[in-house]
Amino acid sequence: MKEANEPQETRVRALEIASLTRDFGEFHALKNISWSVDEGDWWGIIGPNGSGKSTLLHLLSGVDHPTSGNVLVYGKRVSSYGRKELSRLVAVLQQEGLPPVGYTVREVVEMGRFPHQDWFGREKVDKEKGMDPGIITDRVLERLDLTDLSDRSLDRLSGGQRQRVALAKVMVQEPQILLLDEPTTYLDLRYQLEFMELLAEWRRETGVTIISVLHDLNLTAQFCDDLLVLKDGMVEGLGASSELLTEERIRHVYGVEPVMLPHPDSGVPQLLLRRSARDVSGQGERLE
Ligand SMILES: Nc1ncnc2c1ncn2[C@@H]1O[C@H](COP(=O)(O)OP(=O)(O)OP(=O)(O)O)[C@@H](O)[C@H]1O
Repeated sequence: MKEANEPQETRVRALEIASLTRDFGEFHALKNISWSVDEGDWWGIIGPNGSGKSTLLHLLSGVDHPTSGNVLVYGKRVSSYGRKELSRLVAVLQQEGLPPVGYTVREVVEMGRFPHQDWFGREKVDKEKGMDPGIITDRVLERLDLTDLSDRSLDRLSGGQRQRVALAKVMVQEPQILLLDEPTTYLDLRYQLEFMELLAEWRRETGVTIISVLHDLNLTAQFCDDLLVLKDGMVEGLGASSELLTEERIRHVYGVEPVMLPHPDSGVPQLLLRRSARDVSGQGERLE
């Protein structure tokens, strides 16, 4: 994981893209994006609807291919990895992590070990960690408070519980890089925070690299060290979240009137929105 005083040369480059573009017919969804991510970093990708965030994640995970430019994962083109090999390095967690199918929680979480298994579904015990794969699953289930639900079918869980199962599945996958596409959208406030704290804890313990697309800029500011800001498929800002989240940039990128205030605990920028001048009294258009 990144330490504040760590010299630059000891850092390993987890992801690198240069002059990346993605066209859909005549439409340029991503234009000339260059960016690099060091191992252990936590980056947020932010930007308005349609700015290219999901398109970029699809290119990073190798499920889609750029029109021009390259995506390098640990120095190798993403397209040159075999499917299992890439799954051992990169995991993706979507907005709706899992469909409500009839598997049990344990079965779904165990599917996360697939990239580590051979043709027959067998897995070697990791000599270095001395850890049995079954134990990894048990630990993750316990850690995410899912042990009591482990025999419950997925279609009998709430949206928040299902999202925790999705996280458990990617945790047992033990990836080096985790890509998250709006994973907290359907979670209530408490679960949003809990979900982000779990990620932060996982990162502290393993040094996993995280790239998350989030619409909630306040959560983003609290958890992501760095930001890639997209607008109309172009990079509008790249660097430390505390420096990038300014009133001017939010106004320019999102077309809203923001007020940025420092968080009372950490000082990181937090966002309030101004209503339009007409309604500034807070009364709106009252129906008498
Ligand atoms: N398969 C496709 N074919 C054509 N256009 C596409 C395709 N996929 C995405 N686009 C377009 O590319 C642009 C970027 O889409 P993308 O889904 O990456 O945006 P986003 O920033 O993730 O948006 P949101 O915040 O709404 O999820 C949009 O204008 C979208 O309509």
